[in-house]
Amino acid sequence: MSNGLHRDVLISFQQIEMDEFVLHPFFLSVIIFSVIYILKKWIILSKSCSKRTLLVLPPSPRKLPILGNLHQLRPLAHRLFKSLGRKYGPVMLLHFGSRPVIIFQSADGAKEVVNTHDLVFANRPETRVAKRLLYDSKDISIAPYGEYWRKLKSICVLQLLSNKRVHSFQYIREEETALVMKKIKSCSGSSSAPVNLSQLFMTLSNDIICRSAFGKKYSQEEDGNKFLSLITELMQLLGSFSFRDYIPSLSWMDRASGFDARVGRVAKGIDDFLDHVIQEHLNYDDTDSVKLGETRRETTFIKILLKINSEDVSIDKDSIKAIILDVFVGGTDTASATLAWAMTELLRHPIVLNKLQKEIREILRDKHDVTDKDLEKMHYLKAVVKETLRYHTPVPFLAREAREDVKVMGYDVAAGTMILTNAWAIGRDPASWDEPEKFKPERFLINSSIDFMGLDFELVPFGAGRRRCPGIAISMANIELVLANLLQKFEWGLPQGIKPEDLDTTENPGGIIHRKNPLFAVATHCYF
Ligand code: HEM
Repeated sequence: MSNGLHRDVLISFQQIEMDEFVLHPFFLSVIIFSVIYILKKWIILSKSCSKRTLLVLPPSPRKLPILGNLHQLRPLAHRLFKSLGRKYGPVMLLHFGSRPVIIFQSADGAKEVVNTHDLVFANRPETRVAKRLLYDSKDISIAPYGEYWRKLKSICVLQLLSNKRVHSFQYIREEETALVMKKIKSCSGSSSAPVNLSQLFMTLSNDIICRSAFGKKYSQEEDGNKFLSLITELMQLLGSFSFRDYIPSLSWMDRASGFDARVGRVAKGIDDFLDHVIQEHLNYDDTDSVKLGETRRETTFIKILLKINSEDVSIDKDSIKAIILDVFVGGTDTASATLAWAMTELLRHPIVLNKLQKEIREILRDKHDVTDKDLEKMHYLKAVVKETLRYHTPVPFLAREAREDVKVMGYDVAAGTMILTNAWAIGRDPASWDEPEKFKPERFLINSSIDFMGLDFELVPFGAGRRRCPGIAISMANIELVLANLLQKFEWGLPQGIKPEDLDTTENPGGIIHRKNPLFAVATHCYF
């Protein structure tokens, strides 16, 4: 009873208080404003939701808050994406932290990105690390599409890497290749010690690029060796994950982990070396360089760029250094990786090796030196190089960024989205290739019209469109010359106990796909 009374009293007391509270003009206006605010928010949210549901996005694996799909990424992403493609199809949406990334993995997709919508996808995804290391994006490979990039690309295509220039550097290729053949000869002979071909290819590619860019080799000098190891570190850093780019709220981790300091140290080391090389060029005139016994300096990349700099203020000293870095990053690892993969597959396929050797020896007969004219006639050699680039695409991804909203293959792509075209997976797509998992150079003899120049989208190891690689001619000249010499001058075998089918082909993760372990082979007979 008393409980019931208490309850009645309590209710009537609350009723009185509520009436007063509601009727108070201040509280009344707070409630009205709150309701209006919540309604406004709800309308905006429902509008953006309905807009989002109207967008057609590519299939996507489930993502986590903050991380997106980062937790699903593994080393050798080209292989991971290919296998994810079996579930999600040839166009896939992932999120690297807060950054949307669309992956294209078919020849049709590649055509859309690098041909149909080439202008929309003419930017590269910018990362803070690349911006810092490449002189605030003053190089060719990451500079945003526009007037400055167009100027740089035309310098590269018309002055540094034109067919004429590639031809004029023939003496460098020949001299350096001859040195490598002598080194191998000294290892063959009676001992038949295995040769570390990976190491030889790396030194050779560096020396060729060093002589073309600077006029002399730096591989034997302390400064030069330091520079080359800084270039290796720069390449690692360009392919590294930084919080600042993908999870900006955790960017302090880049500082705390020492990552930022490492980037700063590499940038400074490279800058000091390039300053020194440019100063050397400015100090010496051509007569001095002849006196010094150095390579013909009149044709170095630095000299060409310094001349342009004296006529055009927009190409400043930083632009010169950034372009030189592009040449090193683009031109050394790619060539040495391709050579190592080509020799790996030749040693794994002795029938192909013998057939290639026969072609090379029939064309050269008793000649010791291989010329560009000889190489033109070596169709099977060209097929072997093409097959190597298809099967072991050294640069697995073509990285682009959407400059504006666009619809591609029925999907909406928002401005700023990162685009990765998986050139490696396209080269192994059964929709485009017969027995794609087999190394068969003959496929390019039967269908010899397929080429890597950027018009056949099932084979895009050098990319295509405006951002296509400008180094195709120089790369082919180097790779073909070295392979022709190796097979003309030596018989090749594997170190004792290794059968061709057991030869290791494990890949090393990175922006450029190398063999994980160095390739050792034995030059059993030498013919010079
Ligand atoms: C086997 C050798 C090579 C391969 C497989 C290769 C591959 C590539 C690929 C896939 C791209 C991106 C293309 C795109 O997005 O469409 C590229 C761009 C580039 N490459 Fe190469 N490359 C090679 C050799 C070279 C050489 C020797 C140089 C210079 C000496 C070079 C300099 C560049 C530059 C400057 C770019 C940026 C072009 C731009 O953004 O406009 N590359 N390369």
